[in-house]
Amino acid sequence: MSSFPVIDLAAFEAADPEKKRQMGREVDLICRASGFLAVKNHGMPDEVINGVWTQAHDFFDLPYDAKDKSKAPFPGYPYGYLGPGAEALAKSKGVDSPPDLKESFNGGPLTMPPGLTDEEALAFCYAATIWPDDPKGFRPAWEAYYSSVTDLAARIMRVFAVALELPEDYFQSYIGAPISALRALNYPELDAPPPEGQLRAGAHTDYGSLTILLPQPGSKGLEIMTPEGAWREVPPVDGAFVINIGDLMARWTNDRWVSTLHRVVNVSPEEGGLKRRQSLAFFHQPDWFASIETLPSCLAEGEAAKYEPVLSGPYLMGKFKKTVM
Ligand SMILES: O=C(O)CCC(=O)C(=O)O
Ligand SMILES: [Fe+2]
Repeated sequence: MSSFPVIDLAAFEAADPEKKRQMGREVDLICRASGFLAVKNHGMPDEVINGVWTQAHDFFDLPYDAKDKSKAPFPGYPYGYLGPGAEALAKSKGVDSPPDLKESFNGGPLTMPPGLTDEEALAFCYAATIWPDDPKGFRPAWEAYYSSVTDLAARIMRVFAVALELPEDYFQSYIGAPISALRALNYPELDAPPPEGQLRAGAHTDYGSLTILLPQPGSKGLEIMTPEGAWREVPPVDGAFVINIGDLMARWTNDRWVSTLHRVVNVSPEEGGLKRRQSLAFFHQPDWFASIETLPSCLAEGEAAKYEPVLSGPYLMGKFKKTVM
């Protein structure tokens, strides 16, 4: 990977089947190598993106006692405001580490499947989002973004299906009621470089099918681990989202695709590393009861699957609980 790969979603959607397969092959190579790429011409309206971006910025500007009104009620509660000190992502990899230098606001699905009674699902991914009263336009802007980015994720899953030599709508039956989470992240300004070993986000892999990330334009700090074991910068690409696949997708593809280790560091003060940095991360996750079994196109004839089937929801819950401080 000499330069960061970018795919053009509008071009894919307008392409004929042969051109789609060709673009799919490119995406397959990227997902085998790093699973990180940028998506341009994604079709998400600027107003929707700017709306939630500004609301989140204004929310993080509030004093801590105001933000704490929408605080998660107990450690491990998935939604609402998580202040500094609440999470260490490196713990998901079994690495003991100080808390990440960040705060976040988190929200879950906008609707619940009718008749859902599973207690774990109700207590975890369908738990209520604790909305802030301030700023006033926060909730509508959040919901507009959540629903638009959910649609974008479904469109990217179509590209993935083609890349995996499956029918383009293959994943549709798995993502009719996705249990995705949206997270606005704020990495506060620092007066001095942090102590050795404390990061903005510790080294981790994402858990689900697909992450759609909007890093602050022009900001630095996001890094991925290369196959050679070196950290490499992910540049923000103007007007594009950074996407990456998560552990569930690696498992689904029998490790044909990789869920790459990444982190957010404070770059040097000269490069703006002590400045506040904001991002939006959407963690797309198939329906709670979707059974994730090795994809038929990811097994050669006679080859055995490496993993047992898992249910999407309980799998995600197990991963999430490990990172709570
Ligand atoms: O803020 C970022 O740029 C990335 C954050 C991230 O990787 C995560 O929260 O999973
Ligand atoms: Fe991540």
